[in-house]
Amino acid sequence: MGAPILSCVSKGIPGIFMDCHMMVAQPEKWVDDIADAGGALYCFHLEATTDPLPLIDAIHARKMKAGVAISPDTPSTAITDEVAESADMLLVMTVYPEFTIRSNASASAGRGGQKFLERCVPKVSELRARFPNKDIEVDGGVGPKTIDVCADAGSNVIVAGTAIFGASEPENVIALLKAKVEIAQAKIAAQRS
Ligand SMILES: O=C(CO)[C@@H](O)[C@H](O)COP(=O)(O)O
Repeated sequence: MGAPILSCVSKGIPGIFMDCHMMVAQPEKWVDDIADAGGALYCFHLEATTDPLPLIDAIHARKMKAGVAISPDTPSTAITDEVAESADMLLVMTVYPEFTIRSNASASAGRGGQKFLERCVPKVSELRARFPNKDIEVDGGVGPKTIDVCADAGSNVIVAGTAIFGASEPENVIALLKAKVEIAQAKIAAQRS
């Protein structure tokens, strides 16, 4: 989904918060297009840039929030304190970005439905311990069966594709995911105080 689609969405739903996860090489190139199209948060992959701090500044200069994503094989320590403190959100991918293996063994890019990688969850706990007040997002294979570990690890922003769009009652799934996060966040806050 590119900037033209985002423009249509922002015109159709004024004020919508569009969290734009940019699974692209050279994320520096698209900041202006996404800002012009109404993007509210521009999340880039740490692996895709050599210079995250100026990129975060460029995103902020266009009045968007900045997110920093890490792929399954990138450790949480790759996000330095300086980068995390400049960013508004950290995204721990719990699937490999841009690649889906379907049940019939064919593969296609940029779609949901991959298996949740539980081995990525400790990275959420590590980041939550380092950054108690930062938004920490998880993306990939998250749904009713996998939300507990994500929420308990400290994730407070949830991306769910298949779990919602494949549900007969999507609103119930959304409500469940939100409730789990709220309960876990309250528990984490109580443990801190
Ligand atoms: O784009 C990606 C991965 O390439 C993710 O955002 C997934 O699309 C999330 O979908 P589900 O795993 O929840 O179905």
